[in-house]
Amino acid sequence: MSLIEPGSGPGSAAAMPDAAPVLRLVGIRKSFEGTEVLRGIDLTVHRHEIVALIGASGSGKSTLLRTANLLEQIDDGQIFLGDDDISDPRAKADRIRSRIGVVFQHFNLFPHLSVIDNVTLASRAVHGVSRAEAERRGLELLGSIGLADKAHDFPDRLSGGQQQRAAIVRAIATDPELLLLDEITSALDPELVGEVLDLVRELGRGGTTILMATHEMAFARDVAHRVVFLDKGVVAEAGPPAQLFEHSQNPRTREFLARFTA
Ligand SMILES: Nc1ncnc2c1ncn2[C@@H]1O[C@H](COP(=O)(O)OP(=O)(O)OP(=O)(O)O)[C@@H](O)[C@H]1O
Repeated sequence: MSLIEPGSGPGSAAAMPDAAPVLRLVGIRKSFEGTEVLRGIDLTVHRHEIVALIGASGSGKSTLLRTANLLEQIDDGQIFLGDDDISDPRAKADRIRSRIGVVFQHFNLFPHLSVIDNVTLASRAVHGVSRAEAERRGLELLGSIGLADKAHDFPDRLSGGQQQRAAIVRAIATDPELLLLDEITSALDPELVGEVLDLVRELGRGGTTILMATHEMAFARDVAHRVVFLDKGVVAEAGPPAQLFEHSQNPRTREFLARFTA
């Protein structure tokens, strides 16, 4: 089975010009202790698009993802999820977060819950799906990534790669409009990175809309429809992977990529 309904699949942003914006960040500014780490970010993620956020450590990638999920309050700007201005102070953060799936660097499975309880928790607790229906869907999803036999284990019985894949399945179990992935392979042993990235690739093929911060340049190049290079809190360049990786006219991009791939 496919993990999610088939969508338009891979293709450049230019190949899907009519795709509706799912996430729109407009003029986002954010400071910590007087230091501005996001300095007027404009970024749109369209339906079925995979956007890779790249940039040096400290450039603001995680902070940007956290603002999109309302885990950080912005100082200025607007954030739209679909047509809704979710940066409006009257927006209900819990309700908005239930529309966005998130996976972080470190495995976020609750250690005291079985894998299937982790995967079904949000469906049951937030979306009011019955336990039977949530488990049916959860087992189907776990089966699709070869983890059905681990459903009733606790997370510490799984490898790091299996835990991270289960965390991804948990994030999509409620069919979110957007999936945010924050350096999801950074804490993994190198031999486990591939299986997690393969799952992201498959989700993208199925049409999941994804904004991911990553240091995996080869993956960004191969899988993202669009790559956004963040430099000291500013979008220095954004475009199809070939533009950034092969034809960038921006010296900052070229310098970053040369350092990264050296
Ligand atoms: N809660 C916080 N309080 C103070 N400073 C913070 C906080 N969160 C982030 N920062 C600072 O904001 C800047 C951007 O951090 P951020 O984690 O967004 O960068 P990043 O690009 O994701 O880095 P990395 O690739 O290392 O994960 C850094 O200088 C960081 O120290």
